[in-house]
Amino acid sequence: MPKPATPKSVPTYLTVTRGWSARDDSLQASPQPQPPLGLERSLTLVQGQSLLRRNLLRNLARGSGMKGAKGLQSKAHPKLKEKAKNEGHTHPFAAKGYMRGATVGEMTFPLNRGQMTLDLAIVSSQAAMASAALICDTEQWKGLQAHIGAIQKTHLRDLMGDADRCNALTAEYEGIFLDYSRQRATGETMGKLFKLAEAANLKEKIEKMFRGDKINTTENRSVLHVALRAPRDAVINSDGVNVVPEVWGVKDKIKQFSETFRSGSWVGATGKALTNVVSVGIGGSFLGPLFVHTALQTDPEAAKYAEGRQLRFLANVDPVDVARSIKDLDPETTLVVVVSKTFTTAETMLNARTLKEWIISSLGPHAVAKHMIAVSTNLKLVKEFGIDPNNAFAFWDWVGGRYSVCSAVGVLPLSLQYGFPIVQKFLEGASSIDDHFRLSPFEKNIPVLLGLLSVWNVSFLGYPARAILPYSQALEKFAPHIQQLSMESNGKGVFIDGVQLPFETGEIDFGEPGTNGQHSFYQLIHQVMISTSRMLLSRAYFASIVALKVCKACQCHGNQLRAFEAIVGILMASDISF
Ligand SMILES: O=P(O)(O)OC[C@H]1O[C@H](O)[C@H](O)[C@@H](O)[C@@H]1O
Repeated sequence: MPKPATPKSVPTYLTVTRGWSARDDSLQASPQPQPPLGLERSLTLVQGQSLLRRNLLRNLARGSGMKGAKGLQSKAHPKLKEKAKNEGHTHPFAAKGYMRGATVGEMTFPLNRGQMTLDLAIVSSQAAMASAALICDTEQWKGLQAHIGAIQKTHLRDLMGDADRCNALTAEYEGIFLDYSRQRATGETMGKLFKLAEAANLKEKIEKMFRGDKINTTENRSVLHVALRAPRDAVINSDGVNVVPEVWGVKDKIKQFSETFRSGSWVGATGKALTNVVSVGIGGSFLGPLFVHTALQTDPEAAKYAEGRQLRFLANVDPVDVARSIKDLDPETTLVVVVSKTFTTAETMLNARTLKEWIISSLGPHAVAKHMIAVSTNLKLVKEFGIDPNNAFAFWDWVGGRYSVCSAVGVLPLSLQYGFPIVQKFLEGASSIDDHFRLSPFEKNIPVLLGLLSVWNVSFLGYPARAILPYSQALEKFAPHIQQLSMESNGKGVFIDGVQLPFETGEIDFGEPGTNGQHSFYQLIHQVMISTSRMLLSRAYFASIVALKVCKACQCHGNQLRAFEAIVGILMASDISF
């Protein structure tokens, strides 16, 4: 589990959002929220109530008919008080994590006649002021909000009846075809989403990532998984140093090691060549490599290179998983790869110790050097564990765990199984998508389009879930991989500075190969759709389906896709978006 974000901001600016307005020395109820009184600049709260009072009074004194400081009362809401108390603050307004716009208290002022009571709301926070404003405050966001009604009124059948629209809502890159015509979106929606991307400076942010800027501000790190698959002559800097030669240094080492291993020159403690690999890791040190391995297993070329070999994964500490991972394997012919970015993850270290014991009890302590190798950014701990540092393969803290499949995390075990050249093809494919993502206009940029549609579905239409339904069995482990990748990345409740976000940021990803899903949870999608109101359905159950249309030409997938299209037809009748 990622560590919870620590809210570091305290509300430092309050404004008056609504209340009573004083006119002609008499008090009138104001039906509408009143415009802020311009207090933000001087209401530099929250160090103490006296400061709050002083500043407030100075500003309100401007012709509002106030009697003066006497009698001013400010009152925090009880919930806020309780929260602040639990957090150990003496001042209620120092409670953390309050949403912008949230009412946190009220102030009462004596006027010449009567009094004026005003609601106080947080309009900003220290950290938010220092960084960017929230995207939901932009005109572009509001434009999309205003557009929801029109889309909800339009039946998906009508959207699908518009041939021009359907043709327009597609994109293609190197054989990957994205058809998003079944989304509840029109050209107008997409136009608004592109404007939102502009408002979010998406283009600039993508550039910053590729440039090696430290966009991971919480850890002050670059985010450079793209460097892992960049061509040898690329230049990508982190801290002013080109990281590409270092990346290729590790890849060359993997290539050499895997050739020695696969040729039988690397022998175990009893002199036998090793043919079995157990990769021990969890989270990003497991799911990506498992996904790619499952996909390559039945690829004819890759399968040929894997003949007579086994690659298994061990993630769970459940003894059943341990037993399965080594069932029918002989330690004599087995290599254990311990994969952990930190080399401290409890589950991985426990499993690594268990398999170390398995090797030692059968072959003796000296066997560890020949039967255990490691992938980590923490080579010190690798050594302390007892693995020869020469047999450790490095990666870097600028690779997020969930993006690490293209580092030694994936490249090493996959190269041991399939040979480095096969894995290099996978890396080239990933690099090609990087170019597409960096250089294509957003209108034709598949990752950007999928991201924007996700924002539209989750943050605007309120669909909480996304089904991932590959119709190719080879992509069986795609959904679990994306579950981590997407939900660990986007499942955030707070802004980068710890301020709570007033909108949903990520969907629940789930999925299975589509054909199997049809005989399982599609049932709910279909039945619930018929028996419940559209609103309940759209809110609670279903967001969108990503169908990976691979192997289009082959007969069996053709049949599967026809079945999928039929289901789409049924669902469309009830106005579900895909
Ligand atoms: O590779 P490790 O350091 O062992 O970490 C394994 C996993 O640990 C945590 O769950 C993180 O949230 C994941 O992102 C990471 O992939």
